[in-house]
Amino acid sequence: MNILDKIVANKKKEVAYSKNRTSYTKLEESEYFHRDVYSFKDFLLDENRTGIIAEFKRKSPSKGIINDKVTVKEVTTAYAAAGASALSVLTDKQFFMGRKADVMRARKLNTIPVLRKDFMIDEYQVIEAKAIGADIILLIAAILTPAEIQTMASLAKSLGLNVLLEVHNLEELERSINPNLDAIGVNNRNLADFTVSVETSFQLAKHIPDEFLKISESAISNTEVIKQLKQAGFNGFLIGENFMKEENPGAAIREFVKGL
Ligand SMILES: O=C(O)c1ccccc1NCC(=O)[C@H](O)[C@H](O)COP(=O)(O)O
Repeated sequence: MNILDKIVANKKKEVAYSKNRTSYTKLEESEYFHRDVYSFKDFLLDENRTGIIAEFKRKSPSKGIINDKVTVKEVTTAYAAAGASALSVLTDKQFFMGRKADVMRARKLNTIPVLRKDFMIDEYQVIEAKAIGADIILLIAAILTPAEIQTMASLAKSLGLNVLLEVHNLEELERSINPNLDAIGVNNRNLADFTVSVETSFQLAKHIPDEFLKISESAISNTEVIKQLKQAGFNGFLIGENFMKEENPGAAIREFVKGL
């Protein structure tokens, strides 16, 4: 079983547990459920911001513990103050040490879009994302059928949420693309063997239709590559480990953006 299979197997159990614990009605009663959602596009294309989607990531399957000493408050508010266009907050507990409460905290403290970064396999999680204060959901082509992507994206749009589709290759892109998506993210990390190559983004850029925001995800560690990705047409840059591996991720992003 590869890591994605393990994550999905665990996620099925986690979602079943959540459904038993918190009903759809309860989710819809959340203080965040009936709110205006921030537009991913507006923030990503705002020239006063950096295009960086800055991630709060304590742990990962590829690196183990990255940083479990910092708080959502200190990191996400520093990311936003440094010009991040959006925040990405992991909610997977088992493999990333994330919590749904992290998204709620990030939402409460910040006024830029928040991506709920998780492995979405069930419509329940889409409704839950809205209820915990997320503005953007992630749909990963490698773990979903085109029909599942269509259904979850259309549910998300009906709730006013922004949808980011993640692909790793042309085949995933071509089979998964649909009009309910806002953004296409190219993940530079091969989730089966953890190898990383930003070349994946450069190769796929020209295949992503212009009506979608283009995001490059993972393994971005310097501003030169961001300049090249911008030239290739990318609007957004999802960065986690490069900031989180530092004792002070807020200082790391402040230093990083000076090079843009
Ligand atoms: O990061 C991992 O090891 C990982 C393993 C298996 C599935 C997903 C994984 N990461 C999720 C992500 O997409 C990244 O957290 C995100 O793109 C940021 O990447 P990075 O800047 O390299 O931390």
